[in-house]
Amino acid sequence: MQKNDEVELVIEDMGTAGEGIGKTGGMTLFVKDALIGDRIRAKIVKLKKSYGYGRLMEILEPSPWRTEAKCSFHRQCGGCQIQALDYEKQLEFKQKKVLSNLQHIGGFLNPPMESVVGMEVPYYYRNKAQFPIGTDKNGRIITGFYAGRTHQIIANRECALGVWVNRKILDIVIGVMEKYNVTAYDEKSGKGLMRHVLIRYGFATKEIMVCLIINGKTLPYADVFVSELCKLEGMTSISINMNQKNTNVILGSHIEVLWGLPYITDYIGDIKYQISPLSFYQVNPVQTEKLYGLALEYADLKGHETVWDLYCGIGTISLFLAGKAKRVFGVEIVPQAIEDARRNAEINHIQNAEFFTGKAEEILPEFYEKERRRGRQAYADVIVVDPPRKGCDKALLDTILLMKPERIVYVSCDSATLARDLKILCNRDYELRRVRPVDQFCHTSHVETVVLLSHKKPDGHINVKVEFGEGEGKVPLDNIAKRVEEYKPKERVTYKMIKEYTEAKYGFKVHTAYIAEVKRDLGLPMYDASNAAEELKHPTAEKVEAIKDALKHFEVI
Ligand SMILES: C[S@@+](CC[C@H](N)C(=O)[O-])C[C@H]1O[C@@H](n2cnc3c(N)ncnc32)[C@H](O)[C@@H]1O
Repeated sequence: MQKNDEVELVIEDMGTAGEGIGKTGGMTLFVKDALIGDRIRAKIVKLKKSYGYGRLMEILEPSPWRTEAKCSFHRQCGGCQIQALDYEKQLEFKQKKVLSNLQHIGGFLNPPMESVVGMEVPYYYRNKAQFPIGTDKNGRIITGFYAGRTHQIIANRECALGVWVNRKILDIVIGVMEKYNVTAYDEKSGKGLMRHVLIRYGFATKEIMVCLIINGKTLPYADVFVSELCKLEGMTSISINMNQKNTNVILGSHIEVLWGLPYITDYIGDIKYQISPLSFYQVNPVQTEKLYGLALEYADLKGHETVWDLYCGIGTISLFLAGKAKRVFGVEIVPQAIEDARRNAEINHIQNAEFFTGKAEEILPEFYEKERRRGRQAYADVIVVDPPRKGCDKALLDTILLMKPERIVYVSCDSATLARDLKILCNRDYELRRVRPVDQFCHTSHVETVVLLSHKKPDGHINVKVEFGEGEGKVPLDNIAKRVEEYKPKERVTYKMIKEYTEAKYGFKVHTAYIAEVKRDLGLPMYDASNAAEELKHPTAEKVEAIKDALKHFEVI
């Protein structure tokens, strides 16, 4: 077999990017746009030792799961890789993709998978779109989406995943550009003005945001753009974003509001969010509510918990959880998103959420270290992480392991990096409890996953009867004291650390004398309060349990 040969094959599987996989002449072939169950003719475009890549030339016999795609550009456009696949089969593909990554990358033989959460109407769900502006070979202004893995614009203003208002906005913007000779940006020469049109739409509020990304500092005929766009009902925010760099990054850092508010408002559940052009906000609000609902369920909050929400964006998950927790700390790298998060807490009258700007992998270890230097243990009952595709930084995972939260809720948009990170956590002190994929990105090969990890507890207990004292068959009391000494934790756990732990977790302080009494009852040495137990009477059962919990937490017992 050689390059450019044409071969016939049956597609038996699908790869992680949604490409069809089949076998021909002992060789595995990956073919874009071929679906599982198709019998096809493909041209070999690249050949390696045991596998190759083919181009789909003809569908000889369509797969029973092949359907009529809504969008006629779905094959050229880089957006939807599997739109022609029956939706139920798409869900099956995503379920398998997560399972396979957990097994092969994470090393989990039989992960506790729950069935993928699909969408009832898997179209027109995206609340955000970024349309590149360019010209066709005749110099006409066009917009649409980039063809897969290129920057060639496929002209199309009707996307089956986007909202109805996109088309109207694009018609207005291009209409004004044509009328007033506002130029389109040309990536090759770096000349021309209009680069992208960013649109956001609030599903619950019907508010519209338009941000025009320009290769310059000012937008000529800005008043005309504004007056035309304002004719659309729901228009709330019109701005420009300056990006004069020759880069693939769409947005520059500077935004200027031309009209209206610098944000739009939307709801997820009962929580209201203000979203600015630069902030990350989940693109599928219908599925996001289900996703956050699962995160909340997995977090299993009773009201006394301290929660860290790392990679918090505009505080969406933090605020969703705040009502059920004692307090929530959010960390996010984009300063504007943190401004939004603080404002979002304010407009929802949420007072128990605090937000920090910076890298999660720096903020959390710094916090841990600061607490340690003060002789305190950084504390969390639940840690939620929702990182970008590259997953969590190792320094962050190490700190989480040191903090030992009872539960970790991992929300992931890339199950490969998720599996890698879970392996690190589960090779140490955590156990994989629940895994549920959520289809946030219908018709694409991507899938979101929510995972629950819990801190490992002993599997069970056995009761052993031991008699203490002197004589045959009895365990001398001296031995216990010696063994307690042997098992003394490396880092000395102070009374202060135990008090802070109980205060953070249970909301009450415990007297030094109580800690000493519990320690004495457990046969533990009382390093710095050996007389304390004499001073006070007996702690309540609640306090005894809280102290024992703290001692377990610090691995004293
Ligand atoms: C997948 S989003 C999740 C946002 C939020 N949890 C939500 O559901 O809307 C990932 C977020 O992580 C932020 N981010 C990326 N790298 C980061 C880092 N090293 N430290 C903290 N935040 C980071 C991004 O700006 C983005 O807001």
